[in-house]
Amino acid sequence: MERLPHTNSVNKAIGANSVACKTLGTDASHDDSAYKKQDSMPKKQPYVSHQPDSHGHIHYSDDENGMWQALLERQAEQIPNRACPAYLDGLKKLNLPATRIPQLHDIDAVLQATTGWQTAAVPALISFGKFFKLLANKSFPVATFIRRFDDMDYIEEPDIFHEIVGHCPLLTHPAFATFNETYGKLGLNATKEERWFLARLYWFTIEFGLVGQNQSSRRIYGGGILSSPSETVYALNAGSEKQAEPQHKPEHRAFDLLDVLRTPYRIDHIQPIYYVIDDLDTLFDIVNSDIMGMVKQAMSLGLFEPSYAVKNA
Ligand SMILES: C[C@H](O)[C@H](O)[C@H]1CNc2nc(N)[nH]c(=O)c2N1
Ligand SMILES: N[C@@H](Cc1ccccc1)C(=O)O
Ligand SMILES: [Fe+2]
Repeated sequence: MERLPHTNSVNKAIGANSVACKTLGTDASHDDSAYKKQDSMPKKQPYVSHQPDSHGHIHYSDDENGMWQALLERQAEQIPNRACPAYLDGLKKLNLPATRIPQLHDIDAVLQATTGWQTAAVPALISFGKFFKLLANKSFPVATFIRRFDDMDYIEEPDIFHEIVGHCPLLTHPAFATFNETYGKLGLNATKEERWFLARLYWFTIEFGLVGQNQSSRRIYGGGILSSPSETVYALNAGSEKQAEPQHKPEHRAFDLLDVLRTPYRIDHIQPIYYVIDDLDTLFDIVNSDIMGMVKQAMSLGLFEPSYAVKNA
């Protein structure tokens, strides 16, 4: 198994206890704010990713398969009345094994048959450049490690449970798949600064998007929410002004592309803000709109104030 290097500068950028994989470039640090984790934070044991063997097979230990089973059982209880119908359809199509981490070729068979997508084994977070290239070629990055029990409810970087249970069900949906492919192509042709703005669009849709105009029937489609047992419950529990303690409840905002592009986010904790689209096919409209023109507008207007504590650098 490949041990991933821990480099301080990258950890500071994306959170002290994240895994810094070899290919992570300077433009891939995901923290959007000037927020820097205190050096005094206890350094967690790094995750090690698995390399597929010559047949593309990955061997997982009993503990790792047990973690998959525990996560899937947890989410099988919480997801049915919180995830959007298209996600639930895709989850059924994937027919995921209950007691072991699936092999990527099993996932690929379903993705190929529905939207022509496939997975690509990656060590962990990859650079923007590699990420956009994969999406543009209908390949979805799947980090080949799984979280430990102490990270069960929420993990700061995408593990295999996030990529497969969070994202792959919706990769069987045409609008969602087309969004990802077009997004990848846009990113490939974007400058480094434009990529930062594009990352916010991805963040507030594919990673942390909600769908449904009225709150009572609102559902989750963002993979970053659906792979986190704690965030799955928290996300739909929207606060309203009359809430006793709004700070412990998320804010739901109607999707507005320019606002989304200007909204800073942090990768290393549960989200304070979610953007809501009317229905999944809105993703087609978004990706057929002049995204790069909107990115230039957002660049000239600048970012909104972060809604989370930003420690001095
Ligand atoms: C663009 C997007 O917001 C994000 O920065 C990318 C970068 N690298 C990644 N790498 C992996 N393995 N998985 C991901 O979801 C992402 N997301
Ligand atoms: N927080 C998600 C994983 C994730 C990390 C970073 C970005 C997106 C998703 C989970 O716990 O499943
Ligand atoms: Fe993701």
